[in-house]
Amino acid sequence: MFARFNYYPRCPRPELVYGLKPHSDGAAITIVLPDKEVEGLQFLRDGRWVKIPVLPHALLINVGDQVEMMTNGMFKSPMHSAILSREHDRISLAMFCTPDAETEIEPASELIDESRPRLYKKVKNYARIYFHYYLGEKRPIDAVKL
Ligand SMILES: O=C(O)CCC(=O)C(=O)O
Ligand SMILES: [Fe+2]
Repeated sequence: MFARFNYYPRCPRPELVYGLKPHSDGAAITIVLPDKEVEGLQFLRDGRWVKIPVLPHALLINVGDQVEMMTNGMFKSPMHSAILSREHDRISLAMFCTPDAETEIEPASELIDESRPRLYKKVKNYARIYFHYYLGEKRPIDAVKL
């Protein structure tokens, strides 16, 4: 597991820039402690951004790319982003739970059959693949699709 504090300074023109660009997490599971006062995290659902309301001290558990791969797409790793506030700084803590880099991950065989063919390759060290694609247009998880 590794943890990251995200600090988003207030911004006079928040409509022009993301705090954190749209992405899905590369981890298996992410545990997020969002800011207890300032809204900013949003998830893409059916093509629309849905804001996560402030809920002080609540932890948000997010499915990451590696769980999407291991469940053969049964659990989806959702796209999300953080927007900035005009008035307030914002802070969040994200804890990324990730298999060891040497561990091979692949869809569970029980979740593959004729009606649900295997969707992902077997990979090791997905973090390396993830950061290779992170700044580009292509979603990292698309690079490991069959
Ligand atoms: O700032 C947030 O609430 C979310 C942060 C996040 O998505 C991330 O660190 O991957
Ligand atoms: Fe994230």
